[in-house]
Amino acid sequence: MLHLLSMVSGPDVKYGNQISHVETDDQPAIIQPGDASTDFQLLIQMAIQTLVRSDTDGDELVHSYGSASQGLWLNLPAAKELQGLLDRVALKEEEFNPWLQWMKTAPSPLILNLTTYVHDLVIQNEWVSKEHLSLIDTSLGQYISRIVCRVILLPSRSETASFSLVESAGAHVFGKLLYGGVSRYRLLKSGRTVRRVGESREVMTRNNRQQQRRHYRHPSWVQLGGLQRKYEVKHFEHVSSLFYSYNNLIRTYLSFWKFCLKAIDMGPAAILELALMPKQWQDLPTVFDKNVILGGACGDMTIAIATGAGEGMNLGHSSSGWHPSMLQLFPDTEVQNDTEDEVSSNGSAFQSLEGKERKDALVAHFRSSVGGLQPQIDSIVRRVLDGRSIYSTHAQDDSSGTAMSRSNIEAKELLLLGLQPVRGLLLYGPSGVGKTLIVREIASLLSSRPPKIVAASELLDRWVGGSERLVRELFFDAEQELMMCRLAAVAGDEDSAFLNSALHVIVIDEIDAVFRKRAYSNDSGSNVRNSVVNQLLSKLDGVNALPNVLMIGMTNRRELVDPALLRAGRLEVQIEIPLPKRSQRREILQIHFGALRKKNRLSFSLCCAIDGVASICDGGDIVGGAQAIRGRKRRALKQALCFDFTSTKRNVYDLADETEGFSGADIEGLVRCAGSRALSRARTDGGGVGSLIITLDDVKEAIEEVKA
Ligand SMILES: Nc1ncnc2c1ncn2[C@@H]1O[C@H](COP(=O)(O)OP(=O)(O)OP(=O)(O)O)[C@@H](O)[C@H]1O
Repeated sequence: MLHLLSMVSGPDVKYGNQISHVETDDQPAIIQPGDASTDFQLLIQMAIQTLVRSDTDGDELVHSYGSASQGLWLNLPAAKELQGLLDRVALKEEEFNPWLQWMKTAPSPLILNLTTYVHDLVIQNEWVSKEHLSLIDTSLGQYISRIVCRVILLPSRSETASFSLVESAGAHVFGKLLYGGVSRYRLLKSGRTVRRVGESREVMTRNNRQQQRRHYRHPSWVQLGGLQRKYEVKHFEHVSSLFYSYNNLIRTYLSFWKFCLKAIDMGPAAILELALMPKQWQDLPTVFDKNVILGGACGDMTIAIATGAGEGMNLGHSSSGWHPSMLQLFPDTEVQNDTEDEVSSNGSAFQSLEGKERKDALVAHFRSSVGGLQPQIDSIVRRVLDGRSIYSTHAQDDSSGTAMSRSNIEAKELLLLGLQPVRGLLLYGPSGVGKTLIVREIASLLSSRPPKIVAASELLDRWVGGSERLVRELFFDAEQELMMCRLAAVAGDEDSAFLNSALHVIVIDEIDAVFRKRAYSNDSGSNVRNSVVNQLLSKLDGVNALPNVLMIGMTNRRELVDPALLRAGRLEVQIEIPLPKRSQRREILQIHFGALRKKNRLSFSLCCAIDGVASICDGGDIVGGAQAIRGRKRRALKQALCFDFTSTKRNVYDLADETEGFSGADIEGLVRCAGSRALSRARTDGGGVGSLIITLDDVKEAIEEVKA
């Protein structure tokens, strides 16, 4: 439960009679660093300026693109300047230390509402001119209620669960991580289900070399209002990649899913939020929940403390204990150098490559994790990846999708020729052959937003219109980002604006379950399926088609999929992924045994069996590490030259032969099974993990076990 230490009436009441005191004639000028006495004031000045500029040229945008509720009212160049300033905001660590001490012991989150302080600042400094107010026909009280500022402090293992952060639709919430790390997301409610959308992990970079400069190494972000926002200091990581392969099973048994994940605590964390509301924001829709902290509604410097957190602990801090002077701005140049460092370290290796070089690099990257499938990889690279923009990961930090640092010559050239990249891909083939693996590789190669992978059956909702809505929600983030990019585009260049949007990969597994051939019967089940197919078709190829989306369908039964979905312009590229043949199995074996081989954990005869070459030290299980590999090659060559090749071949125990009929997933399972046998032997022998060596016999037994 939330306990508010102090609450006063809304800003309108408080500032209503002060309007007459504001007699400034000028609108706020472009702000120079020297104008504001503190760094925090400079930030607020910039926020006011963004509002003023949005009011003067934002209306045009609203008029031409829709309503303010869609968040289109903000002047983007001004917003970018504000964001640039926020990027430079950091905590003065020495002043923050007492709070940090408290956060390390306190179990509950704390919200410091700086809104009233900000409003006072604006009034005292007369940053909004009378002319501007009369121009947009509003009072000062109403005007300043459009700025909300708060600091959210999250101790370890906490989240903003006991209170919900909601701003009205159309609000732009600028966020900046000041300390620690958080997962942030918004909640989209549809019926009884609540989905997390726009999830992103923000973690402060801790660069030992520049320890003292770490606080401004993290870029700010922007979120749109209308939905609840949440922050958690924990995020989940898969315990083992094994579980990726059983996606569907995991989705069915949610509790099992949670069991497979381990929570990583990134706290304590501190976040600064600065929200800008559109005009008449009070009239715009907001999704309310209990214990809502609504931007602008709590007018005073409010401290909200979850019960039991601060009250009994005598923090030694009143509302004045936290002061905005704790925030400082770092010089522009330092940030720029820093950001460049970050881009080059996070940036995609393929971004700078072109033509054949890029194609070869993409194929090589694929082949390092996907075994066999050479023809399939070639056609994916040629038909799906060629001409797609590749972004640096840094650019994705801008959740509004307006970061302009990305461009791709190849994608632009393609557009000039009137060609657009493929929007849909269908991968079909038996289970466990690597379809999901390929999808993940595609998404990571293009540095797309995290792919949304859903099983088609999840898109069926029992309520009328529910399934169609679920399909629309899949495309929601892509639509928003495209909209922002179109707004930011130079006039007349809106068609190519999608090049500035990150790619959204949407994956529908077992697509045949829902998007199957449409029936012309009247039963309700087929009616729902028909309209879901139509909904999807309209997103892929209709009037509202989204060019920043790559949709990938996966199925074991291609013949069942609706032909309308398979025609050109939709899931246009269809690639069969069959069970691996002998040579392909060898590649997969080499990939999955690769890590263990590098660590010298495979016996020599096993290495020979993996590569399909004869072992000349019969039965001698020497560890086959890097040295053994070199020796193996030399010996194999010697054998080929000096011995009768056919008789040598007879002795070869070739794992690729022995695993006939195995899929990639089976081979991965085989490695795990052999590993577990070796581990239990090592434990029984008393040597533990340190003495673990997987022998050929382990693998032979594991093959029998997997086949059984
Ligand atoms: N060609 C391959 N190269 C390397 N590993 C592979 C290959 N094929 C499958 N695997 C391994 O098998 C695991 C499971 O594969 P994946 O989930 O991609 O199969 P799938 O075709 O999507 O199966 P399903 O249709 O049942 O979802 C992968 O995580 C990977 O480790």
